[in-house]
Amino acid sequence: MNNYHTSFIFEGGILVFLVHCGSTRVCALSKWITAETDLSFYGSDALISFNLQVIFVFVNRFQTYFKHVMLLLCLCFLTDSCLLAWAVSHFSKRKKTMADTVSDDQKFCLKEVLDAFRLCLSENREVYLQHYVAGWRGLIKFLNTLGSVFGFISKDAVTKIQILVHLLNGENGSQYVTIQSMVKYEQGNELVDLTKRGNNQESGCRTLLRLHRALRWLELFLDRLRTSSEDGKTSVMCADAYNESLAKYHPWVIRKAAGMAFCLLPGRQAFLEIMNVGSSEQVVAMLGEAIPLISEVYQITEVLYAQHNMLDLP
Ligand SMILES: CCCCCCCC/C=C\CCCCCCCC(=O)N[C@@H](COP(=O)(O)O)[C@H](O)/C=C/CCCCCCCCCCCCC
Repeated sequence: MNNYHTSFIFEGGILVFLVHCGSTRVCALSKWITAETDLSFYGSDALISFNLQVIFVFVNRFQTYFKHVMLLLCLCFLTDSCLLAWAVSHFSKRKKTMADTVSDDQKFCLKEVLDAFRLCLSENREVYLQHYVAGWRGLIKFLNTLGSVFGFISKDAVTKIQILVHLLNGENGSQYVTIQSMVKYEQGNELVDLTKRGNNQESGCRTLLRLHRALRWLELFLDRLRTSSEDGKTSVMCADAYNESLAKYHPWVIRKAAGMAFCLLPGRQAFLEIMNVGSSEQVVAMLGEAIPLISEVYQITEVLYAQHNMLDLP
């Protein structure tokens, strides 16, 4: 039993006592009024006088029941309140536990993203798919901290990541170690729809291309964020980066929805705080490390896709 419950029992006791006293007084008053007074002094308003008389006579007549009904109502109210109090404390505790688990597990950390993109690059400039996916997973954690307005974006990114993870863990997983090996394998085995959507809508190449385009947005956005002044507007930076990159691949309705979501982005300071790095200067310094890595991964993929005529996969 915690303070919450103790206080409810105490307040409940007082309430029952007050209702008991109150109803006893009402009973006594109604007895006196019905016995001693003529309610016609309420003047010409016969309806009021009549109604009051009916009420007092009723209370007087059924005073024992009246007290019981009042106490019963009071007990119902108390039971409801206790249930509500229990539910609130129980679910808030559960919510807290879940939030804690989420925060341990799902807390965004820029360093994690930086490490993932660093690990992406092999010595001979190939891109490891496993770390590419890990980088995106980290970024989605950030998106998830921004609230449900960004849910449709996060959902699409998660779906794409799941497709890639499925391929990575599938029976041909060894063909998906790097983006280069994936392109070679899928093209060589006609697993990519090159001109129009067909049987391979969930090919690794097509799926990765969507994330690859988004990576360009990320690079542009982070660069704006890094170089902006303290009062820079994240919504404007995000929209400008989007219009310069991803927007041309999206239909009108997605562009509008994305534009509206951008307006709800937190301010620059709050944005930097979510990165869990430290002071603004430290975040800016880490962004300075992350952006060239992201840019390199982007450039390598861009060149590879261009060489295989895959920049416009349907
Ligand atoms: C260092 C951290 C700071 C920045 C953190 C940013 C976190 C961003 C995390 C994820 C970005 C979302 C990536 C979205 C991938 C979109 C892929 C795509 O273009 N999908 C479209 C086409 O797919 P198919 O139909 O051909 O399969 C799909 O139609 C799109 C649907 C959703 C809308 C996507 C809007 C993208 C807006 C750009 C990201 C805004 C994030 C703002 C948060 C700062």
